[in-house]
Amino acid sequence: MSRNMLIAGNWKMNADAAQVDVFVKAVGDALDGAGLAADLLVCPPMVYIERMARALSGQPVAVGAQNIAAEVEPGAFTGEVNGAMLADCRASHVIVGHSERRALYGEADAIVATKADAAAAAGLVPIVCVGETLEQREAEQTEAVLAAQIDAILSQCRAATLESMIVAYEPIWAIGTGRSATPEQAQDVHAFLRAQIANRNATLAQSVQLLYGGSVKPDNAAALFAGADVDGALVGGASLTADSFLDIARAAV
Ligand SMILES: O=C[C@H](O)COP(=O)(O)O
Repeated sequence: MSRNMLIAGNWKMNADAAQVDVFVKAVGDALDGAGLAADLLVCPPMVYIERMARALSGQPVAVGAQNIAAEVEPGAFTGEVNGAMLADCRASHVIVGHSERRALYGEADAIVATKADAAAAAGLVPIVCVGETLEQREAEQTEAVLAAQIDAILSQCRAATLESMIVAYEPIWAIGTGRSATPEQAQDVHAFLRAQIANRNATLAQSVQLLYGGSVKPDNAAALFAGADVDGALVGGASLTADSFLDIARAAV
């Protein structure tokens, strides 16, 4: 089965309104409404989602969120934003289970699965992140760690969530370090993840998009994308400027 490539930017807690405006102007000038071979998505800080989505209207670039409330229904959840609210702001995707949220905000597998379900219930595509630490890789625990993370999603999420989800493999040691996984390491892990998914659902394993994230740059993107099971990238730092984001996207053919 052929799968579309997706280049997704995760801006994390970076940029301001002026930088959003500069980015969308540059993207609009470069694309002029014409799509690339790869699908494009940018996830700015939550407060800029609607600004970015409105400004990119007519451009082949989707806008997503970096987090979502676990709760679906409105209520007394101070500081939280649910999926319906994100959809109201024109978000189409949401990142869940990023290693920064797992490590800094205590989001364990169960809450990641709940958030993925909450996203899908609101019509948003969940991008579920998994990844191992350097210590785990050096201890040859990579596959065990990833199996536990993806199995938690496969066993806990609703079928409709699984059918809509995207999975991002982000080795924690490669995030923001300038040390990307090698193309061989990325392909090996993606093939492993696809096999894990196939153990439960062979059809889903063929259709699910598997993104790689961790120090993806214009100069290493093409080699990473050559992996048969690498369906695009979740890009942090290099997604903050239109030039580098689009250069990475052009490497996906
Ligand atoms: O979500 C994106 C990742 O954490 C990768 O970030 P990075 O490209 O800055 O290494």
